Amino acid sequence: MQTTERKVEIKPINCSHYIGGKYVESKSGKTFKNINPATEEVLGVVAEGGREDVNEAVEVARTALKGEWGNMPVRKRSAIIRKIGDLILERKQELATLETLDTGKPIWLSNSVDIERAAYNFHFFADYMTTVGNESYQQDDIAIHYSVRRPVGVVGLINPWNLPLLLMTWKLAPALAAGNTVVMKPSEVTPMTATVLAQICTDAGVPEGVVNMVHGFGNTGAALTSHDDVDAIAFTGETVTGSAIMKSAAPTLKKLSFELGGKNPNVIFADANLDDVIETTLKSSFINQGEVCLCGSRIYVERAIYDEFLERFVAKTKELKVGDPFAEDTKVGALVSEEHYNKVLSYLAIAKEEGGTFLTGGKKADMEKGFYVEPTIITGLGRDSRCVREEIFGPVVTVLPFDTEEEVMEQVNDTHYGLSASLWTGDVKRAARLSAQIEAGMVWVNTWFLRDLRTPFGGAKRSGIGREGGAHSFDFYSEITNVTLKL
Ligand SMILES: NC(=O)C1=CN([C@@H]2O[C@H](COP(=O)(O)OP(=O)(O)OC[C@H]3O[C@@H](n4cnc5c(N)ncnc54)[C@H](O)[C@@H]3O)[C@@H](O)[C@H]2O)C=CC1
Ligand SMILES: O=C(O)/C=C/C=C(\O)C(=O)O
Repeated sequence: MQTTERKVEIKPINCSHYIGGKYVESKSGKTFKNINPATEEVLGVVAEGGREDVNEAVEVARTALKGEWGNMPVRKRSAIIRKIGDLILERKQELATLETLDTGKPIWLSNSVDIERAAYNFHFFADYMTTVGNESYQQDDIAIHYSVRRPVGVVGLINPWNLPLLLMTWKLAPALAAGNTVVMKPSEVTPMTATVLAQICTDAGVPEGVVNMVHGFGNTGAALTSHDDVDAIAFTGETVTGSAIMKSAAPTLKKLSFELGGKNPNVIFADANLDDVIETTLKSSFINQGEVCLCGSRIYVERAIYDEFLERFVAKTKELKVGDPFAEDTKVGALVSEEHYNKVLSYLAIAKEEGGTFLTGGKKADMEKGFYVEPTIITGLGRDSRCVREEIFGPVVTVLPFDTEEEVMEQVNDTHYGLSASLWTGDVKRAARLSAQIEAGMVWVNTWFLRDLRTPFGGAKRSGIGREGGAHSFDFYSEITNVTLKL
């Protein structure tokens, strides 16, 4: 039995709302507890926002919209946005520690991915916004048509718990770059880094009232999505929540951007470089405890290399150390919450009932406290198994063999999801042919999660609406007016 002994000083924080440049408590006085998933200890309390807190935040954001932010010269606004990124890097260790305490993810991952990328989101959009142009058409000698951009207005940013600061900043940076004011609603499970981020924005020079935040559960988010004076909602999270948000936003016809769930295929052909396949598949299966919407949880392997793949993949998976997220050699930390842990364990029970074979894991990890699940590889399940079809969002993958391109492509697209896919092959013609057939927003060939923030990011089918990244983000957070100038 391993213990969860701490190796760093814990400095968790209580989380208040942030409205008009100040931390404030809920009008109702209500709070809830924030639990460390690695130890089950209470980290602190979080203000529980209600409709009245959301109303105040929206009102403040609306007032700030009339202030200097949206009308600021682009270079000045860009410098402030760049400064937010700089301050995130200055406070990297603190933010990484808070992120790991909240999520249970390994500290090296918080440092190297979550916080680095959060800073880069601001640096990227600070640069990008200075290059944005508008459409223009000359119509003979009759007219010139050109477009101008305005901010959309007050935007609600609602986020999940898996990459808390990375995903919040992925929305906040372009929203600010385009001149909007915002109300953020972080996940109730991971409130700490967003709480610090709000103050960082003010410290960087963002005027009061431009960045606001209300903590709370789904009903707090719903108060934002149904609010008459919120112009747009950018949401990342579960597909069913996206559907609920669409309903609640319908009466006020808000602009919506959705990045939703996935059950992403990882298709491995016999002509692929197997060393690369194993190294990357280990990550696409188990990084962040499998709690990344892009994880390749359905693995399809061409029969000629099926046994060799499994032998090597299983051996490498068994080497992954599960344990204290603050230990530098930990590869798989704790799942984010007891609720999510129980959900993942329930899928392991389903796999057993469905006749699956566990080649690794299949159970909770041997830890004294905390919500740890062993990295799990399951074979022997049919294509209709719930574990093959439903998003588990944990360190659990299924592996199935295939014989032909046609057969595997039919299975790849046999899902309501369409977020991402990975293809592994040495045949570039096959890569191009199949990539075009896959019903997903993103296809990685001989790689996974290789990001360039200029590219369109998002899902097809029930995995999303719209795309984020570069021009796509900028267009979402801008209202475009076409001007026709008669000559
Ligand atoms: N594809 C993705 O990017 C992600 C998918 N997930 C999936 O979601 C599952 C649960 O994770 P959660 O964070 O609980 O996702 P969720 O979709 O329930 O919650 C995401 C955010 O939406 C808020 N919310 C919940 N109900 C709402 C409503 N009716 N109106 C407005 N806001 C609402 C939550 O408070 C949270 O801030 C995971 O097990 C996983 O399957 C979770 C994280 C990321
Ligand atoms: O790289 C990004 O912008 C986002 C990555 C991951 C997610 O969106 C997710 O897991 O939710």
